[in-house]
Amino acid sequence: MTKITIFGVGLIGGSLALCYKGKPDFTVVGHSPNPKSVEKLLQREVVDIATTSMAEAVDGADFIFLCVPVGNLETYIEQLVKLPLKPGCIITDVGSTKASVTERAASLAMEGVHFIGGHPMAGSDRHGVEAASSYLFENAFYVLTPAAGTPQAEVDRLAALLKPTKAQIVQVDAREHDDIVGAISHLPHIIAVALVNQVRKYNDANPLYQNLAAGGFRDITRIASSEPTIWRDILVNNREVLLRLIKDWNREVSLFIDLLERSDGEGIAQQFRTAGDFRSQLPERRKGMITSLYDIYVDIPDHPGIIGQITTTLGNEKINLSNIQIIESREDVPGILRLSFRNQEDADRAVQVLKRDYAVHV
Ligand SMILES: NC(=O)c1ccc[n+]([C@@H]2O[C@H](COP(=O)([O-])OP(=O)(O)OC[C@H]3O[C@@H](n4cnc5c(N)ncnc54)[C@H](O)[C@@H]3O)[C@@H](O)[C@H]2O)c1
Ligand SMILES: O=C(O)C(=O)C[C@]1(C(=O)O)C=C[C@@H](O)C=C1
Repeated sequence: MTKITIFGVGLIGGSLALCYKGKPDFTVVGHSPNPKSVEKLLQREVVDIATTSMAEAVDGADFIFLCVPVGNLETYIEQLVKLPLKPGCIITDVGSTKASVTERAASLAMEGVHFIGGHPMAGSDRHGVEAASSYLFENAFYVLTPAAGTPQAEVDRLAALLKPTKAQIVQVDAREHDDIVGAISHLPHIIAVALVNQVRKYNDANPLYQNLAAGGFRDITRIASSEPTIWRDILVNNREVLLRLIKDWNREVSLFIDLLERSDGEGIAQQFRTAGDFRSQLPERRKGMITSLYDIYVDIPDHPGIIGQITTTLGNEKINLSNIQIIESREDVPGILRLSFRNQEDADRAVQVLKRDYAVHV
């Protein structure tokens, strides 16, 4: 029996737990300092055992996953190494930055125990165990950042354990990871938030901005809805890389200022061509990831029971709904409901059924 202990059973920790829960050879233990969260984990059957005691959680654990915010990772490692851990235990984390945690762990004396940093490159703008899914990591890259000196056999042991996530394991140096992920994940979050806040200020003076915001704005700003404290920790932790990246970003913006000042249409088109060429080489959106749910949008009139009617209609047609979210509901405009499905077929069928009674957008 392999015992897996997870600290911080939220979106990522909960999704990991669900990859192992119910499989015959695994026991999954969840830890939270909050007794109410412990109760919730047991009620939702995300873990086999849940406890508020760190010592109890790690007792006999073969693998320990730290899935708490980046700002708490180092404190957890410092507390863990003071506890009696099973010889051969591997401690790993899922934090979105890797240099500081990997270096802190390497500086601590760990007898018979190894720390190997980890980062699944899959996630969502949602958070909490409610948003967890065993499909989250399917086909995504999962980065491991072993420190120099970590035996490859231990890295292989962790990679083998991660098989049920169906993720693709890659090994990257921790600092290189932070440079790359800074550019492809952290900087985009900053840009999305800054853009939304820019438009929000215009909207304060004229609410038509919000009403006209359509596909383009939604596509580039989804991640602006991510959990603020999780992102506070990530950005502060990777600030040196980000300050450099934002300077480069300013150069890209200046390029556009220059092209526009000179009305250089061909220069602008060329920027789109080079960007489009590079973007077309990105890996396909991977099915199975939460972010690859198939979304449709439904305008809903503001009257009681409407959401129940919609879910009942879908249920009667045996269409499986994965997630439902009210994006906007105000007295003077119809609300918008986002319905998410696991596959294109369900999304298409939902459009057919719902468009009889509602305005549906894809
Ligand atoms: N959200 C993503 O897209 C994503 C993707 C990959 C990795 N990560 C990383 O995963 C980790 C968890 O993020 P998440 O998205 O699952 O967030 P989450 O908010 O869904 O889960 C965080 C969990 O940690 C617990 N927690 C919060 N503060 C705590 C504290 N001070 N002490 C102990 N527990 C605490 C919460 O109760 C929750 O169970 C972060 O380190 C994040 O950088 C996030
Ligand atoms: O899809 C999203 O919402 C994400 O933000 C996922 C995302 C990313 O930027 O790609 C965010 C943080 C992670 O550390 C890894 C993945």
